[in-house]
Amino acid sequence: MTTILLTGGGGMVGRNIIDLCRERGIEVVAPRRTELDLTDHASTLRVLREVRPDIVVHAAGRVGGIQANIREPVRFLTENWDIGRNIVLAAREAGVTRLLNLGSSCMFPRNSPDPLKEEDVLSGTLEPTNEGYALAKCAIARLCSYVHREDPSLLYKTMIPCNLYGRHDKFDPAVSHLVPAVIHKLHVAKRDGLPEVEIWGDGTARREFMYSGDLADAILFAVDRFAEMPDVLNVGLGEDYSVNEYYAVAAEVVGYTGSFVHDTTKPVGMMRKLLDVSRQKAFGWQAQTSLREGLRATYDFYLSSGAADALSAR
Ligand SMILES: NC(=O)C1=CN([C@@H]2O[C@H](COP(=O)(O)OP(=O)(O)OC[C@H]3O[C@@H](n4cnc5c(N)ncnc54)[C@H](OP(=O)(O)O)[C@@H]3O)[C@@H](O)[C@H]2O)C=CC1
Ligand SMILES: C[C@H]1O[C@H](OP(=O)(O)OP(=O)(O)OC[C@H]2O[C@@H](n3cnc4c(=O)[nH]c(N)nc43)[C@H](O)[C@@H]2O)[C@@H](O)[C@@H](O)C1=O
Repeated sequence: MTTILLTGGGGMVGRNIIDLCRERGIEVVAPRRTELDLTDHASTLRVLREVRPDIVVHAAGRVGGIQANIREPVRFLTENWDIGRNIVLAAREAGVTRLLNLGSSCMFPRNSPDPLKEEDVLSGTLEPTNEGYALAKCAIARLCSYVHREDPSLLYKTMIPCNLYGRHDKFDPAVSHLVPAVIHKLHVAKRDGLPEVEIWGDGTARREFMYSGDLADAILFAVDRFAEMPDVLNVGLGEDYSVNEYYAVAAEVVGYTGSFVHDTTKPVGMMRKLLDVSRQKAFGWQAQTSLREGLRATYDFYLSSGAADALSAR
């Protein structure tokens, strides 16, 4: 039985991985921050030596939408570097031979008109709105590659997901990404009978949002055939939609029938960041959840999990 040590088990990706492991009877050890603060190297090393996992899946991080990244670049750079450095170096010191690190599509240069290939990382200027976060992501991905280069028996690899949404997402407008933000805004507008909802920017920016339950499946797919996984692997849908389209489909799912107004003073970030998924197809994996199915499941979670009530109570 493969023992997985999962970081970030309290987060959206982590909780989706834990849900899937539970469904499939896979053992996963997922210490929360209160049990293991990954900014503490000694504690991280101690836990890794105790658990002796067959593989580490690193899904912990300081994560947030464009507004959070603009607000706190120092935190996004330093916390993601600190925890990534600690888990990678402690895993090597503890003799862990396999580590799957999660990058992000923010790692790529801004404003590329073409789908982004894994080798494009560090080939151009980063997007200013999330540069701190992207620098940390690039550095940890390279650290994994260097560990493997110095000792080829250590399979330390990076999966680069596109934008994500889904069950266990963050719906607080202060930190949320596009999709959870749209669900919350449309739900409130429908509940309160608001005639219009604000879209940040002119709505023409494009994004590739994949359902987090699919990423969890991709991660377990990779764990099962880890030696075959490329050292760096984009994971995405291979298609993107405009911000306006996300609002339109979400309005149908939520049942909001009002109109939209564009606030072009709001930040828009990259105009596009579509991933090239050629390696993913060759590796033999693809996402299964359509946008509408994913939005429905996410809205159901927003309603049933108490997220809607908690935000309304503020
Ligand atoms: N969300 C997205 O759109 C995308 C995310 N990713 C990547 O996927 C990964 C997971 O993202 P996501 O699930 O959305 O993030 P969340 O913010 O939902 O979860 C992050 C998790 O990291 C944990 N964490 C943060 N700091 C520490 C620390 N010092 N010690 C221990 N644990 C810590 C938190 O623990 P706790 O809850 O216990 O406080 C939390 O569970 C990240 O690497 C992110 O960069 C990549 C592409 C897109
Ligand atoms: C996931 C990845 O990518 C993240 O960057 P991002 O993709 O720019 O993040 P975002 O989802 O917050 O915005 C997507 C687009 O959507 C538009 N937009 C419209 N209306 C709302 C809105 O109401 N809220 C938000 N947040 N965006 C809105 C917004 O203007 C932008 O054009 C990093 O933060 C980082 O987390 C990272 O790793």
